[in-house]
Amino acid sequence: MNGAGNAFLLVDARGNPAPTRIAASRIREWARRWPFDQLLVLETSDRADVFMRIWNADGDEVGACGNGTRAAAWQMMVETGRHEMAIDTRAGVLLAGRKPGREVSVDMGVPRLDWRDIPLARPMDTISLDFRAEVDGVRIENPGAVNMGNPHAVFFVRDLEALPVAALGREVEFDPVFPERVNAGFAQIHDPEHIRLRVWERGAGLTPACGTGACAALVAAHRRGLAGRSARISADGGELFVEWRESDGHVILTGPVEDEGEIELEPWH
Ligand SMILES: N[C@@H](CCC[C@H](N)C(=O)O)C(=O)O
Repeated sequence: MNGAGNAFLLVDARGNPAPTRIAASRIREWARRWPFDQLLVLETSDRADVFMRIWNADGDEVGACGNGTRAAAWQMMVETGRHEMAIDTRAGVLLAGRKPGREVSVDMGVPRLDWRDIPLARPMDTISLDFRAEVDGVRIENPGAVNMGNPHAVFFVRDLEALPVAALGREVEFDPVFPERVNAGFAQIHDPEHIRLRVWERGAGLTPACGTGACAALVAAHRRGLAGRSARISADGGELFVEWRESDGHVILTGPVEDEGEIELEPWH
């Protein structure tokens, strides 16, 4: 499946009695065979409709995936005919709703903004980090930092299309200032309600879209006074819409989902 081009291999393991364990080497091998950004495994949950475990293409398990949550919710909606779904993840139970067309919204909860929550290696103002990176003479600096169940650094740039995003993203992901590594977003503000965004995902590289990255971009832009509380986010793979709700501080992510087909996997245990 994909969510605005963000590619997923979705495995239904609800029949299995034990939590899923898959060797990182096997995940990397699957990702080479069927290129995906994240592997999503559905398991039974005793407090939601389903539990979703998430691994990046490099084999590391992670806490959150906005587009993946929307994709899993869509799959469950098609299966059950329901229009609302509760998806349990390591980042908590997330509520998803079906929208007109093939769009799904998910409530990604309240962003965490303290430097310890990102996490960062040292105390810093997360509205504008005292951090810079440089590749081939191109310098980026002072990203906003947001944790959406996973860590994000969002750089605001003047000319996104001219930026060597992959090279810079790789550099930022592994900088020791981010002890758990980081997803690096590069945002150009078109106007306070429209942001162009490219994301280098931790453990997956440059992706056509990143859901939590879109949420982080809106939150970081709003905190910087660059955007309102909601915006259209134009990613390489499609359009996402994000609202940072004033009433309860929750971030709502909406966008398209597509099925791409089914494959047969060999048993992994
Ligand atoms: N594709 C995702 C984010 C997946 C996890 C991320 N790469 C991480 O390591 O935190 C999304 O749509 O949010």
